[in-house]
Amino acid sequence: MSRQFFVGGNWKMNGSTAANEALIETLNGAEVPEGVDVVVAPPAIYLESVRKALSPRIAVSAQNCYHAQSGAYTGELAPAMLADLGITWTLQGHSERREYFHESSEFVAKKTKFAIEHGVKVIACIGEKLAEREDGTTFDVCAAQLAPIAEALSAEQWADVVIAYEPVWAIGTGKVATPDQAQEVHAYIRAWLAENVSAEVAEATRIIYGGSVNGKNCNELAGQPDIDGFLVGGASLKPEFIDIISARA
Ligand SMILES: O=C(CO)COP(=O)(O)O
Repeated sequence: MSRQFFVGGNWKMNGSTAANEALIETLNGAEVPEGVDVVVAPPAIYLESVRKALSPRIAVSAQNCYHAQSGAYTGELAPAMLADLGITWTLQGHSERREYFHESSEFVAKKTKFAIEHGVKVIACIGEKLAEREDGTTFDVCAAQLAPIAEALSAEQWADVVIAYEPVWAIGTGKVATPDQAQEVHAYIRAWLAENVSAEVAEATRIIYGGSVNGKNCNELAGQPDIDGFLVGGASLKPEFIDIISARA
């Protein structure tokens, strides 16, 4: 079974009306190769304007949303609000949210399930810190982050999940994981899914890599058998994002 290549651009807390317009012009002028899913995740305040201006060939993602339909949750967004605006994806569990906003893996799993149940697909982010890699606990950390998600979701709901493996030491550092390092963890995650969810889900689920991906290193990474795409930070704000979209072409 071949998994459709998936490239996400996480804009994080970057952008302005003018900067977004320039980036959207670049994206709209680019050719998105057939058989590639492209998704961009602007800050919440720009979701609607980006969705309106961007080619329908590119999907738009939130960077986070909460596990309630509506109500007294100041500062939060409901998945139904995203769906209402044509925002079809959300990130969950990005390492910056785990670190700065103390999101636990259980909370991430709860929000992941709720988003899927309300029509929003999820890019679920996992990955180890430098000290954890150095301690040799990378696999354990990834498994512990995945376990609550696997507990929460039905087999069918995995069709609406992409897993982003983003080693924290590679994010924004320019220290990209080598293709072998990334492949090793992606293969582990797939084997973990086979053992803890099902062989079918393991085979079908896209596992994308994030952490200092750029126009130069993307091709070799994309050639690895278990790397099904990328979640791009810094380079998603630049024209080289177009090169990354075509890494498999
Ligand atoms: O965190 C990331 C994407 O979610 C990766 O960020 P960089 O590509 O800037 O390293």
